[in-house]
Amino acid sequence: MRIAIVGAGAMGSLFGSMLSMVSDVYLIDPYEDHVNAINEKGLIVEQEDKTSAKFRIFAASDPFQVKQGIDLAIIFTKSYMTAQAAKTALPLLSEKGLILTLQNGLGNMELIADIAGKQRTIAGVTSHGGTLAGPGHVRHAGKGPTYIAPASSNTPSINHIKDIFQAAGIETIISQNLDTLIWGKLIINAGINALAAIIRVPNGTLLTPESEKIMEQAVNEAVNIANALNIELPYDKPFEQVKEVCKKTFANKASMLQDILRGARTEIDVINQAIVKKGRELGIDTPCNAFLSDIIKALEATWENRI
Ligand SMILES: NC(=O)C1=CN([C@@H]2O[C@H](COP(=O)(O)OP(=O)(O)OC[C@H]3O[C@@H](n4cnc5c(N)ncnc54)[C@H](OP(=O)(O)O)[C@@H]3O)[C@@H](O)[C@H]2O)C=CC1
Ligand SMILES: CC(C)(CO)C(=O)C(=O)O
Repeated sequence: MRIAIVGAGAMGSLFGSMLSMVSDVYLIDPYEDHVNAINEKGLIVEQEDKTSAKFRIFAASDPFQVKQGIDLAIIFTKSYMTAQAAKTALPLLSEKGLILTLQNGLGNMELIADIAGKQRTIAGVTSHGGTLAGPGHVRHAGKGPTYIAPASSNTPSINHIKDIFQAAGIETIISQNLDTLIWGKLIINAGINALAAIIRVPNGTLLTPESEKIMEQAVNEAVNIANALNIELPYDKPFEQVKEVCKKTFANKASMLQDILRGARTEIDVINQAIVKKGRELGIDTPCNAFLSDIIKALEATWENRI
């Protein structure tokens, strides 16, 4: 199988490295230092136990360097670049090629389906975590299952994708319920990401009574919206699940914290702010998510003057 990863930062590089053991992988990313380091020295992947391995993978900042006939394009940009990434991926696909998103937040699948068609779109969520340590160097910050689901009943079978992922060591489960997957992860991110970025602590340090009070309110508001939309969540006790993820990813810096620390735009619009937007449409109050979103926006706007 020929796989293109569009957006080869932390997660794209990580998935690219694992899939390169069983497929032909092409990484596409505008970060030239990263692309050059991968091509010249190989991609270094460091595991949680500090062991590391080097992967020889082709990387390109110009998508035209990748030959057409791609069977699977995986979008791993941040959500605000999803549409552009899908436009990059589409002309590279083979006749039966598919596009998969494993990004966080609401709306990625819809943006891709608008460009590539619902029948060519797959979406899902992953419990793997990654951090870009520097050009050509990624840290694997957590492992867990990956769930994928076709965007439409007309999407061809995705069993072969599951098989390739499994062969690459990526535990993969096919689901038929996209909303359950996306909202299940959204609620975790709504509880953890913004607060971790504001108080600047790794996920495990959020487990104090003071932080838990805020996380619980953000989570309860998001659950109210999911309930109003009749979305079945993949767990019975959402806040307990959020605390469980904090424990499992104890030392991990949430992706929004990583963004704030390097002065990059965050995904707040598709996480807490998306909950606020849905709340407005449904007439449900979401004051905690609104406040978290406003603080993140203020942090984004003031990065250059941070003391
Ligand atoms: N990190 C994590 O642990 C997890 C992240 N996720 C989700 O995965 C997605 C990716 O996250 P992450 O890997 O952390 O993000 P990164 O910022 O590390 O990587 C995204 C990469 O995409 C590149 N990019 C931007 N625009 C384009 C484009 N048009 N075409 C190709 N590449 C582009 C960026 O380059 P540049 O920086 O130069 O713009 C960057 O290198 C997000 O939705 C995130 O929420 C999900 C689970 C865990
Ligand atoms: C699950 C969690 C919170 C792990 O850090 C994540 O998805 C993220 O950082 O975006």
